[in-house]
Amino acid sequence: MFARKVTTSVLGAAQRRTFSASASNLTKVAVLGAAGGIGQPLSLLLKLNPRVSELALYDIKGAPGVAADISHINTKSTVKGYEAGDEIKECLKGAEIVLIPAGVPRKPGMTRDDLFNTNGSIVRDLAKAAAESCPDANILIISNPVNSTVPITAEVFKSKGVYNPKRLFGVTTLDVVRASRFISQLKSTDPANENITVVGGHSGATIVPLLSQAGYTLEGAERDEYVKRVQFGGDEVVQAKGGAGSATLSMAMAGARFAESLLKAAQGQKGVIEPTYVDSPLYKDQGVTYFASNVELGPNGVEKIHPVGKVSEHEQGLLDVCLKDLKTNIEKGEKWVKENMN
Ligand SMILES: NC(=O)c1ccc[n+]([C@@H]2O[C@H](COP(=O)([O-])OP(=O)(O)OC[C@H]3O[C@@H](n4cnc5c(N)ncnc54)[C@H](O)[C@@H]3O)[C@@H](O)[C@H]2O)c1
Ligand SMILES: O=C(O)C[C@H](O)C(=O)O
Repeated sequence: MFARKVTTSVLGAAQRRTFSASASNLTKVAVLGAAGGIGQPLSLLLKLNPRVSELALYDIKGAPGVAADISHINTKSTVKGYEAGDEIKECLKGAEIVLIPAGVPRKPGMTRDDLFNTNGSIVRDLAKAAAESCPDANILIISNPVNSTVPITAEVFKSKGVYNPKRLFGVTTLDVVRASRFISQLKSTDPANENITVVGGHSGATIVPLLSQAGYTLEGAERDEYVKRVQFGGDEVVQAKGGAGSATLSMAMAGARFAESLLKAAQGQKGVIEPTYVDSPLYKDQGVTYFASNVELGPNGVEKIHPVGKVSEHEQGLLDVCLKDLKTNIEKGEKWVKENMN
């Protein structure tokens, strides 16, 4: 048994707690785009997670080098790198979790939707490979625009007859991480104790933080600045990096947190809840077929989709705008992939 706690000092108390599993249930996790800005630190964090028994790292370039480097870390999991071509099949075979950060990041002045043409094709092709090699895996989409790349992935799985809506997740954890960090800065609280629910999608106005549900009532300019910072937190990083990409390190932490939550739930822990962008019934009557809200995770992936719950009048206004934009993003992804399936 491997019940030792990983107490790496770079991890906060909350992270340390979650990395303390025994290894009675071990899991193969694949990262596609593993040599990238997100892929590398994400793979590193997964190597530190004792719930992971096998780490499979794929990229069109550089994955074997990243794998060789990470494989020297003295945790039990095995690590292997895979290169473009047929190697992706072996990478994906037997994977229970597939994280996809493959794709291009934004530069200043771009929206996430500007990445659609390039990343849509990349995600479509990787989704095809996953649908063929590990149709029952949990697929975690990080590549932007998430609002559209998740529907693209769903359509690919449907076309192969293996779509399971309980196993497809758009990773929106970074929005929750930011919302919690930013309120802690305003209120001088410990961010580890903040857990702000964020619903909707993952771009601009589709990101809706629900401060009222955490008992906060910001007003006027302070409220508007907070909401804007959460909705456009990604732009803050894109600007600061000045053309060298977007958030990578905070995203790696967020992706590792989401994967850890899935692993805990898969290994029997009850009550594991994370906001995530999934095939959701909540606003289907308005034509919005995917939506991020709090989701209880379980051994089968999505266990229960929680409703949005009580919101303030201001939050309802944000939600109305969100739903309109989301519908457009979803329809764009679905239409494009149906016309460009091959
Ligand atoms: N969901 C979120 O919250 C969130 C947060 C940050 C970034 N992102 C998105 O994640 C994506 C990656 O960002 P990054 O900073 O890591 O970019 P990056 O350019 O540093 O890395 C991307 C990696 O993907 C690889 N790649 C490209 N095409 C591939 C393919 N067909 N198969 C396998 N690998 C391929 C590249 O070789 C590269 O190593 C971007 O689309 C970005 O917008 C999402
Ligand atoms: O902003 C971006 O383009 C990357 C990511 O979606 C983020 O929120 O940081």
